[in-house]
Amino acid sequence: MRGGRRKRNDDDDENGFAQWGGYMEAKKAKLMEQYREQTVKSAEKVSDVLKGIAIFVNGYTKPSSEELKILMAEHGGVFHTYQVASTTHIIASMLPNVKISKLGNVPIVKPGWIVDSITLGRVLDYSNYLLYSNQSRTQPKLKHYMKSADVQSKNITKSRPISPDLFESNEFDEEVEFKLSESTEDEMKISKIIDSKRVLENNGINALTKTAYEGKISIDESKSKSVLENNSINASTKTASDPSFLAEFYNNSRLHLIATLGAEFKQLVNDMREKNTGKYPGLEAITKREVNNKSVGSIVMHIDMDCFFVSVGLRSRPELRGLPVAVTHSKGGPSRSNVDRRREIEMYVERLPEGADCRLEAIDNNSSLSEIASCSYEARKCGVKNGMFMGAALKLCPNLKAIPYDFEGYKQVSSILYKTISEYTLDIEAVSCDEMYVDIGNILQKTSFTVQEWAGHIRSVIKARTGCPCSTGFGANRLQARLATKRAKPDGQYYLKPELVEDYMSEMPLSELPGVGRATLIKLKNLGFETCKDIQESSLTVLQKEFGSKSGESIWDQSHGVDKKALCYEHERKSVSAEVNYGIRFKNEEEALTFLQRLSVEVKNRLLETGMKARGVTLKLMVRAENAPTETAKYLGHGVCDSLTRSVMLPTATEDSQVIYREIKGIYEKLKQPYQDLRGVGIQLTRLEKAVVMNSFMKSFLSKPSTKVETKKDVSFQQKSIIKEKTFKEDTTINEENKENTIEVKPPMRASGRGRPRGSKNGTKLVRKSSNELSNYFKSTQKDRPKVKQSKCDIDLNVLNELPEDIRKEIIKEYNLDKGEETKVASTNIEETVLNELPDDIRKEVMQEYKLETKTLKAKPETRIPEIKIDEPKPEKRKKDTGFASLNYDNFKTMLRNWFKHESEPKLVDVNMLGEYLKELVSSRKIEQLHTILKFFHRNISNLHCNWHEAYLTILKTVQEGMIPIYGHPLHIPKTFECVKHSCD
Ligand SMILES: Nc1ccn([C@H]2C[C@H](O)[C@@H](COP(=O)(O)OP(=O)(O)OP(=O)(O)O)O2)c(=O)n1
Repeated sequence: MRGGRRKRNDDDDENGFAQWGGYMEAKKAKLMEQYREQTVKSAEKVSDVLKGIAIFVNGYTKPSSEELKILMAEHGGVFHTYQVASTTHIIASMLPNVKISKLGNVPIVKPGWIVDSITLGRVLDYSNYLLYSNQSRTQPKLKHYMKSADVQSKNITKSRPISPDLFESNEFDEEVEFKLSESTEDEMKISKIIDSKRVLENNGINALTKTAYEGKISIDESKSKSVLENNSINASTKTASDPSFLAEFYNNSRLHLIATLGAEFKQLVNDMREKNTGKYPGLEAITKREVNNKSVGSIVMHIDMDCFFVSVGLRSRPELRGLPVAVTHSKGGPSRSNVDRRREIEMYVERLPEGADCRLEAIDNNSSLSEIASCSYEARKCGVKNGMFMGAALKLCPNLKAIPYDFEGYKQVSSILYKTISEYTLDIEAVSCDEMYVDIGNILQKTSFTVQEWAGHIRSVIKARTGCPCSTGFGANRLQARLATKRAKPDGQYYLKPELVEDYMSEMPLSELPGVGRATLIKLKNLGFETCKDIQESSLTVLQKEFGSKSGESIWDQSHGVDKKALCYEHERKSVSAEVNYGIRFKNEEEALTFLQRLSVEVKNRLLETGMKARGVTLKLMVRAENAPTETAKYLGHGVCDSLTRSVMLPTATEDSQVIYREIKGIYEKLKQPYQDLRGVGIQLTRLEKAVVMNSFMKSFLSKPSTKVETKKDVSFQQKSIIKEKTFKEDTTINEENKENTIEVKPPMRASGRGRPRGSKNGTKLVRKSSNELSNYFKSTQKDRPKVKQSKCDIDLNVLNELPEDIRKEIIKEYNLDKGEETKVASTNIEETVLNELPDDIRKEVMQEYKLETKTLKAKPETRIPEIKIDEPKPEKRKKDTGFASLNYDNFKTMLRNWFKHESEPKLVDVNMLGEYLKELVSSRKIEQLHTILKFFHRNISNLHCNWHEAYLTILKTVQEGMIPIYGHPLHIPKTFECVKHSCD
């Protein structure tokens, strides 16, 4: 059966199956028929042969996708309508190479594998059914993949065993990874384990209890495909000088993921609170009709998922429940021969503060330095802890099972967790992707639930929806609630009642107090304080004497269970950063500077997402410590380093990557560190200020009257796209420029932000615009229409008045305006009705600014809104009107060309806007248009800066996200660029 094609059997002629294509074929056909019958009619389970297998069918197959779906259902497998993270195999009969490269790291297998496995009653080795003979078990191989590495992040505050900086990275044992990536022999060994395990499993024998010893660990073989994939990911030798390094680093970094998720959920809570309608469906469902009106006061719930990464991983591995399990990258193995691990460890220990725990004790030359992100409570019973190295953990718990990361799963479960809680209340302080504080006072009052009843309810809802357990702690404040969760874990609940607080706290080790950091803890220890009881029995004065007034009081309060800080629902972003402490190896100064430039773009993009600008710019460098080995114990890790941090404060806040880079370069040059010794680089932006206007080119363009479509004359977009596609090729830039230049462009008078007068058509007159946007507009306007002489009256003087001094002067000179004209207009050109509609505070501000007198204002007219009752059918979720739909084809091209021409780099807001619009084209199945636009885009940016290429790829990604669910395959479109300096792809 090699290759999935069976030779015709001579017996077939005799047995009458020849006309069916042979015995096996006949059997398959019969099976198909049988399963169709069974499933469609009775939907009965036939066997569990396909348990653990989840397929996505790509394109035309035989048996068809529908038939495979039935087979999967009947035989314990899972059928995915489109490819998801948990898809284990892609089933296809033919796929062009371009498609394969887009399918990720999932094996592409012929449908015969499913049918034959069912026929023989066991899962066959899929490598014999791979669609392409050069596929290995880990196919399709991604060109480059790297290991996930840790990124320091402020968001990660959970206490872990003290982790030496040099081993902070979630690194791997290079030799093992290299063997795996280079040697198919090793792959085959593992594939054999998988198969033998599957056979055992199918025979009802659990093969998962293999022990780990001598640096080797048992892997979860049922998912060892993923382990292999992780290894091939890790096998990358890519360093920071590679142009695609950053993107891959962040795509694979677990700490980056949790930091990003944490920030996203904090923002989500902000957004939900802003849009709050006062409706809480979950709460309504459990609200008692006769509400007890007695206020319950504020009770804080702390909710935290149990061993989060493990629990998510166990959803698809129920057979591992109850066993010691750890989420980690590595499989363990000996260290590389050319490294001096011992020296590194010694140096690290020398640098530890006195009294600090060291997690390197159990590490020797042969044990894994891969960090455990999360371990199950069964593993914890053996002494294994989160953050431990795998090598050390295996010594404590030889049965420890390693399972791979599942980033998509974490995102999914976190979202459900937050969504669930928000169905009851929005009094939420988001902490991280798996943890939050909630004030449940209102819930208890409305439902008359006791704390325990509520805890039972919410925990069971979360478990049912996520498949993962969580624990909840309750108390009068955040500290008590958090410490109560400690007792509740795992999978439990605990209410720390006020009368129990002092006793409960007395047993608490000081290390459990969230406000007590590493240095304070060591100092407390040296003073003889171990538990909160020791503090309770001491005095506030002693503490204040040792730690200062504020910190002393804080330790004192915490030891008594006091936390004066109220829950914080509105999250305010204080800083944005991008840091890399893996793969930093530069061959020359230029490479180092190029990397700093890329990191500046990265951090700027993150800043844009927050809608903020920054004044503080900080460069952080990790530099190899004197005498530290050049070759680090962990491949491309940072090793023992000294950290250097320098900041500058800008006179005005910025969101410009070039400004950021200029400052960073300045600091870097001042620090004078040899590029060869750099091991980590980070940029942090602080002193954030709200960016007043989302400076969108697209929005400005769309608001211009001249971009409106003249529908009558217009050939439809679709027709045009076909005709024009040919013309594009012949178009010269000059022709297009000329055409553009004749377009009438009016000031982009869009209202934005809080100043927008409600219900006003012409409210823009009162709105402050960013000088940047306006100056861009004016500059582009002048350039765009040399043929149309601008007259004085064409200029909106209110806009003019808001421009920065220098630009205003330039325009006044250029258009011969009278001096003082602008200020004159400012106070007369405001529509009173518009002004009257403004909220009081803004109206006052505007009046002050334009020096208006109160008497010029009319009282707000009393408007009676007539009651109209229309029984409208509820519209389906309305699509956001981006305004693009109103553009004809030529205008669309003009808009894009102007964008490429007038923006030095694409703004995220525009990239997202365009991406979403093109995704909508997919939903409306306007593939022709979509294709034409993307090709036009691609062609026109080929000579532009790499940022544009990245923008294109981002847009393309959004489009493909829309393609897969609808068409089952991605759109075939060019996606490479050739540039001298950069290679984005
Ligand atoms: N330095 C860190 C901190 C956290 N995490 C990930 C793994 C954890 O599963 C998840 C949540 O962190 P917790 O500290 O809450 O740890 P667990 O949920 O694993 O355990 P517990 O049940 O003790 O909360 O975040 C990580 O990878 N690295």
